[in-house]
Amino acid sequence: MKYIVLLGDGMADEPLEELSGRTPLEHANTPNMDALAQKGEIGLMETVPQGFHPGSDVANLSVFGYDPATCYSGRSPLEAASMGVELGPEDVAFRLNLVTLLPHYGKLYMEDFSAGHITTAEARELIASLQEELGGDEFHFYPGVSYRHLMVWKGGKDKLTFTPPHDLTHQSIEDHLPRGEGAEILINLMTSSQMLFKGHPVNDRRMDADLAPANSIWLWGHGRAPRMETMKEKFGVNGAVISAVDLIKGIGVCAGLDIIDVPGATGYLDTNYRGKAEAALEALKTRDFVYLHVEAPDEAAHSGNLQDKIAAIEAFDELVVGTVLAGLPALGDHRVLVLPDHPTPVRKMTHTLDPVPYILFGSAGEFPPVGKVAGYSEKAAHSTGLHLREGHAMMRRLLG
Ligand SMILES: O=C(O)[C@@H](CO)OP(=O)(O)O
Repeated sequence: MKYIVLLGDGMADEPLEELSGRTPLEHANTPNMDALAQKGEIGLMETVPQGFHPGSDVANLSVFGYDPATCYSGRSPLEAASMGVELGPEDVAFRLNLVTLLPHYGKLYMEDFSAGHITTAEARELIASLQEELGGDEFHFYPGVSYRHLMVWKGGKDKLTFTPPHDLTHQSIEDHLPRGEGAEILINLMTSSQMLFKGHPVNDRRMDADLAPANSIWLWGHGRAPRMETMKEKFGVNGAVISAVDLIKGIGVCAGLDIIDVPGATGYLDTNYRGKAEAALEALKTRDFVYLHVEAPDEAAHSGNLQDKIAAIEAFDELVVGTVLAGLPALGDHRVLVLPDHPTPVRKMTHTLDPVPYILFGSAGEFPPVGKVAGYSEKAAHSTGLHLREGHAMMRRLLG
C-alpha cells in the first residue's frame, strides 16, 4: 500500500463577489480534484487547535499527524532542522524575514513581508552582511530560501511575543514590534539591519531594476528545539517530504523522513509543479509514504492576487494531482489525502482559523463517498456534514 498527501498551502478561501459568490477553489478549473472528490470522502478538518495562531507550522504538524499541543515549540526551530542548524538547550531560534518597510509621515509601514520575493542568491548576500556586521558569540544568521531565513540567539530569551509580518501588510509596524523580556535587544538588531541595508549593493541593484528593496529584517516565529517521535515510531511507516520551504522540510527531518529536493522547486508561483509530482511517484517506488507540499497558492493569496491564486490552484490540480493520480495505479493499492493546510483568503491577505476541505481516497474503496458532490470545494466539503475537529487524527485514518 502507498500513501500520499498532496497539500496546496493556503488553497482554501472565502466566497468572492468578483467570482459571483464562488471561492477561488470553486471557480478554478480543477477536474482532477473534482473527480477525486466524487470518488472518495470529502469533509472539513480543523488543522489549527484552539489557542494556536493559524500558521503553516501548526497546521502542517496536524496534517502530518502530530498534535501541536504536545510537540509544537515554535516555527523557526522546525526550519532550523531543515537547514541543518543544531539548537543547543539554551538556544532560541527566530524566523528572520527580509522585508520592505515604507516610511510614511514619520511612521514605518509593512510594505512587503517578502521584500518583493527577493531571490535566494540576493538574500544570501544580505544575510552574509548581517553575519559579518552583527553576528558573533550571541547572534548567528543563517541563509534560507528567498525571504525566509534564520537567526539563532545563543542563551537567548523566549518569553517574547511577535507578529508575523504577513499579518501586517500595509499596516504601521509601531504597535507590532517584539514585546517581552529582551525585546529591546531584538528591536536594536532590526534597526541595525536597516542601517546596514541602506545603500547595500544588493538593494542598489534592486532599486535600479525597480524591485522592492530588502530594507529591514523582521523577527518572529521563535522557539527552542522540538521533541517529536518519528513517523516510523508513531505510525510504522517510512517516507519522504517534497517541498521548497524549510518549514515543511524541517517537519520532515524531525519526523525522521527523507527530504527530496526537486530542481526548480521555488516556493513561489513559478515552482516546478510537475517535477515535484514525478519525484513523489519515484519516491513511492521505495517508500510507504510521501508528503508533497506546494507553497504557491498561499504566496499568491498573501499578495492579494486573485488571478495568481486561481492559476496556482489550477496548476496544482493539473500538474501535481493529475500527474500523481495518473502514476499511482502502477504502484498498486494506494491512498491519497488532498487538502490545504489552512485558508489564506485573498482579500484578507493572511491565514484564518477556518477548517479546511479535504479529500480522502482509497483505491480499494476504503473511504466511500458520503452524499453526492459536484466537485472539490469548501461548500461541497461542508455539505457532507463530515467535520474532523482534531485534524491531527486524519493521518491515522490515512495510514490506518
Ligand atoms: O513562509 C512564510 O513566511 C509564510 C508566509 O508566506 O508561509 P506560510 O504561510 O506557508 O507559513
